[in-house]
Amino acid sequence: MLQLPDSPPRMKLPVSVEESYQLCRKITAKYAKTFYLGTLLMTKAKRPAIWAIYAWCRRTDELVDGPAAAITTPETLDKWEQQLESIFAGYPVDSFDVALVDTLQRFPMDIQPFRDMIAGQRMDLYRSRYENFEELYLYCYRVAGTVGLMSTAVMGVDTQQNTAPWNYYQPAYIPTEEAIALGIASQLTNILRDVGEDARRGRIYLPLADLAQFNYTEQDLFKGVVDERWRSLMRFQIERTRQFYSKAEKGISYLSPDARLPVWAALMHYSKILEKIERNDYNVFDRRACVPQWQKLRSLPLAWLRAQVL
Ligand SMILES: CC(C)=CCC/C(C)=C/CC/C(C)=C/CC/C(C)=C/[C@@H]1[C@@H](COP(=O)(O)OP(=O)(O)O)[C@]1(C)CC/C=C(\C)CC/C=C(\C)CCC=C(C)C
Ligand SMILES: [Mn+2]
Repeated sequence: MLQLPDSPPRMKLPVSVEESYQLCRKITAKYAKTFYLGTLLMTKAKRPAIWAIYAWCRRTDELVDGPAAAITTPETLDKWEQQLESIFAGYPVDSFDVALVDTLQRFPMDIQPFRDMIAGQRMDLYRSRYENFEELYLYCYRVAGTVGLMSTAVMGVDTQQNTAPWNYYQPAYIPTEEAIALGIASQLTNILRDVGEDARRGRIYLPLADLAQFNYTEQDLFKGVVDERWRSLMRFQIERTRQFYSKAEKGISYLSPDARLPVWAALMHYSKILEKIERNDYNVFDRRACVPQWQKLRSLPLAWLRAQVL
């Protein structure tokens, strides 16, 4: 279980920067098979930075979603936010923070997306329904779009290619919206895959207005009814999610050349979950839509090709 430390900031830290990155690597490898594979395709300089970000995001999510979630209160998140401020001031509080402080020195980034993610996790403390897509979008931006912003700071943009040579003084295009779109698409995919699991915890992330549009009720969802209403509702959600993937795809060529393959790979692997849901005839209640590792590996050559030519 990932826990918050009780110790005050500025204490003598028990780990070196290298050891701290190893802790973050282990969390990434344990919790995120898809992303870990993606990070192995990154350069040696960028890879550990993504592990440090991943570990912080995962620990933030675990506060409201992990085994100790029952004892998480708004004050727990206040404390976590103070720890974040300390990290950004250059003072790691625990062994995992050491790597993040180092990452922030190497890849300067804004604190706001980190604060926004905590705000997203706060939403999980007090809400279990979303009236419409606008409300869900805000949640998705906070818990996932923010990851796109954090990661882009590490991935870097291609200053050589993304402006014409005669536009010397034109700043490089930073694909912020596209990076956010990849986060939103991934989170919507998570939501579609985990409908059954979330329902068992009394949570519905699908917008209630969408349920109503397809004449499907909360009771149907809790009973796990898979019929034509449900299939149509899921087709609609999958189509919306694919629009976000498609927006994200358009941003990848603006990233540094060495970052394009891992991002294409992550995008293709994650979006395959949608294909799995379709193949399972939209039954997300009894079957978890997961993509085996061999299928992810098989799609790498296509990801590589896209990274070269698109
Ligand atoms: C221009 C362009 C396309 C740039 C690319 C920018 C980029 C690399 C974006 C990555 C966006 C992304 C894949 C975000 C992850 C979204 C996500 C899955 C969020 C999850 C939230 C809560 O969901 P839930 O509780 O339902 O999920 P679990 O069942 O608990 O899993 C999160 C869990 C919030 C925390 C997010 C993470 C732990 C993921 C952090 C991932 C990275 C830092 C790795 C990104 C690296 C690569 C190679 C894509
Ligand atoms: Mn979670």
